[in-house]
Amino acid sequence: MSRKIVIFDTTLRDGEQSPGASMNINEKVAIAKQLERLGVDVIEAGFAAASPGDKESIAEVSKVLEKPIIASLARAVKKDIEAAAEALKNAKRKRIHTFIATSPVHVEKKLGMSYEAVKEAAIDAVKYARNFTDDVEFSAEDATRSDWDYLCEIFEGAINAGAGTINIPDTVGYTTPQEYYDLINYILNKVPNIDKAVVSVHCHNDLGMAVANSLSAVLAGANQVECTINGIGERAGNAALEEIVMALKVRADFYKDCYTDINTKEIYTTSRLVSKLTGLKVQRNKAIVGKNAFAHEAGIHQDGVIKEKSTYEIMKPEDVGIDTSKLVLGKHSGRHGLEERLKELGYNLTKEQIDDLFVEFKKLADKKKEIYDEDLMALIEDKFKLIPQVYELVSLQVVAGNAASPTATIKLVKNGEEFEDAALGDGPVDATFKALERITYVKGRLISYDIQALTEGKDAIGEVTVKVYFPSIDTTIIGRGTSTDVIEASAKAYLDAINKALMRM
Ligand SMILES: CC(=O)SCCNC(=O)CCNC(=O)[C@H](O)C(C)(C)COP(=O)(O)OP(=O)(O)OC[C@H]1O[C@@H](n2cnc3c(N)ncnc32)[C@H](O)[C@@H]1OP(=O)(O)O
Ligand SMILES: CC(C)C(=O)C(=O)O
Ligand SMILES: [Mg+2]
Repeated sequence: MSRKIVIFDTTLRDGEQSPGASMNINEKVAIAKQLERLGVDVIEAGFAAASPGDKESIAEVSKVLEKPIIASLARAVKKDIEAAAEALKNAKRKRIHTFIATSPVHVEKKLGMSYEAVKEAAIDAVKYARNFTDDVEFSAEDATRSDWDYLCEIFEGAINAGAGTINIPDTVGYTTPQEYYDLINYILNKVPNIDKAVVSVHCHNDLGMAVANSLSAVLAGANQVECTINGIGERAGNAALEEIVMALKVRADFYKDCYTDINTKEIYTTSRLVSKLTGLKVQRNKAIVGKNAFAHEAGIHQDGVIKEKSTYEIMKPEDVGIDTSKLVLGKHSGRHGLEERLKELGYNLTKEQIDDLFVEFKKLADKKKEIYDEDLMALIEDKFKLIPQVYELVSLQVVAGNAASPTATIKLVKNGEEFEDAALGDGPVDATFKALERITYVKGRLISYDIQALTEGKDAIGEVTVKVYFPSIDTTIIGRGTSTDVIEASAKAYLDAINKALMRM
């Protein structure tokens, strides 16, 4: 029978506890809006008592979001609960999430309280929070290092006091999938009023098992998973939302038809936004959202994917919002991969030519990490003497500003002859592209434009990458250009694409 798993996103609270990841109000609101589009059920927007800024962020998120439940964390103390209630005042649906630690080391060494006093504080906190909302969650911090019978006692008390969700955190990423499964099972069987609460799990990644532990808990019967985008969070991070959601989707057969309400096509956009606003880069080989997650370099894999994608892809990149998988050419690639890329670039070489080119390609691949389209084109020019008739940029003059119509005047040279023209545009970059098209008589449609700083500082070198569709050859071509001036880098990139297109006309 299918079972809905509630996705509780804590990117804005536990995720923000990653050193260096603090976000301001605008950044938190932008992420919260994207989380709403993603379809998460609960957004833990912060810890209201932590700072006036955090409280304000929770209040703002509460004001602007319609669908998800907005939660604030609070210690089991009145002033934290009051701060949470105040911050959540305008939320359409609000949850106060109160917690206290239950493990021996936390109770005895950190809190310096008796076990009875901790239990009493938990029950009092839940009761007090219920004065402000019907939706109260209670967490037993460091549950996985706590005595199981004591945990059951405290959860029973918290549920009787009015907690609708009880959370069993693996605060320090200590548990294992089997042990966590057994613990959840134990709680489900031993807590007499457990049917009155949603059982939630919250895992950290100190031993790299946060996702495995969360999924194991789902198998045991947990109905809410707490997680973060890109797995960011305290120390080694939290369970990654995208991995949990896609594991449940791709392996619904194994996870007993559990499902989430996540719109998985929004996963990649959300991942990029969180990475950009927190400054925490996503590692290339990160599951689901890493740059290499849908890239294939090995020849045998490329051959398989060209023949049938499911040979090496267990999910479609489009399902997580990534355009398409990518064949990266490098030293492990084979003839099939090379041939496929040549076709994409518009070359129709004979089998003998490809065999010839393959020898040079492997020699170059031994020296370079990745073979780009430009490298391939240079190899082809060299090998088959396809010398392109290219235009070179001589000068570029742009008039822009809020009081002028953007105009670009460009001079190019080809085979020693100079050509000059000017064009108006919607902006300086657009005017530049139009002027280039006027001079070369090549018309393209810009598909994407990307700019990256290659060096640091005010005089950083910028690299512009454009993807341009040329209707006359029905081909999309990538162009690149670098300069310390972004308009000049843009002009060089567009001209690079035009030159490549001309070679195929
Ligand atoms: C596992 C987790 O992720 S828990 C959440 C962790 N997140 C954060 O801590 C971020 C926000 N925190 C903060 O901004 C601050 O810690 C504050 C504002 C909450 C408290 O600051 P301070 O009052 O200066 O206390 P400080 O942080 O130094 O110490 C924590 C105090 O809370 C107590 N405490 C810790 N957890 C709890 C709890 N759940 N319930 C009640 N008291 C608690 C500690 O025993 C300690 O008490 P003490 O001052 O009597 O020794
Ligand atoms: C406050 C709780 C839920 C927490 O973040 C943890 O225990 O890791
Ligand atoms: Mg945590």
